[in-house]
Amino acid sequence: MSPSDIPAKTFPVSWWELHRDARALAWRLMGNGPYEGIVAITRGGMVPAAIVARELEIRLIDTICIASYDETVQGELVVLKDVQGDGTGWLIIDDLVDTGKTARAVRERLPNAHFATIYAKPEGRPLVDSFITEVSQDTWILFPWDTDMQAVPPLARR
Ligand SMILES: O=P(O)(O)OC[C@H]1O[C@H](OP(=O)(O)OP(=O)(O)O)[C@H](O)[C@@H]1O
Ligand SMILES: O=c1[nH]c(=O)c2nc[nH]c2[nH]1
Ligand SMILES: [Mg+2]
Repeated sequence: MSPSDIPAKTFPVSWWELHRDARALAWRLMGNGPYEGIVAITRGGMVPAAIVARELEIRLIDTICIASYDETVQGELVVLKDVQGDGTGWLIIDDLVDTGKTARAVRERLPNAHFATIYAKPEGRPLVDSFITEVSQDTWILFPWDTDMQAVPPLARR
């Protein structure tokens, strides 16, 4: 991803913050369980799902494999691997909900599951049952797996 592709407003998340926020999500989800298992929405949902699974002692993990963004531009949603059942007793985990397109597609497949993300933007927020932090629609969340430490110019010169 070149720097010019990234929206001006960003919300960088460190590994430590991601871990803390995923744990906070696990706390929030404690009251709703027990869950039979977790469906992680790849790829972004996999790290949060691993952390939540550890905290809630869930060992049954499935994936629904979906791609829609090419860097920061959303295209056609492609389901590369689907899941069985209607989601009863299951927890769906993704890193974030933005426009809600991904969440809508997964909810259609698993209407009875509990849908949880760490981060939510206003457009997608009504589609999630649980989340931790809301950021504005024009903010791009920078996850630790997509970023590296580097020098940046002062805000006034960007
Ligand atoms: O609410 P939406 O507008 O649908 O966007 C949210 C989805 O976009 C990202 O996934 P992406 O398709 O980029 O794939 P990735 O998880 O492999 O990065 C993110 O992980 C969510 O799954
Ligand atoms: O890394 C990401 N940050 C975001 O804000 C976002 N929205 C959709 N997909 C996203 N991926
Ligand atoms: Mg994703």
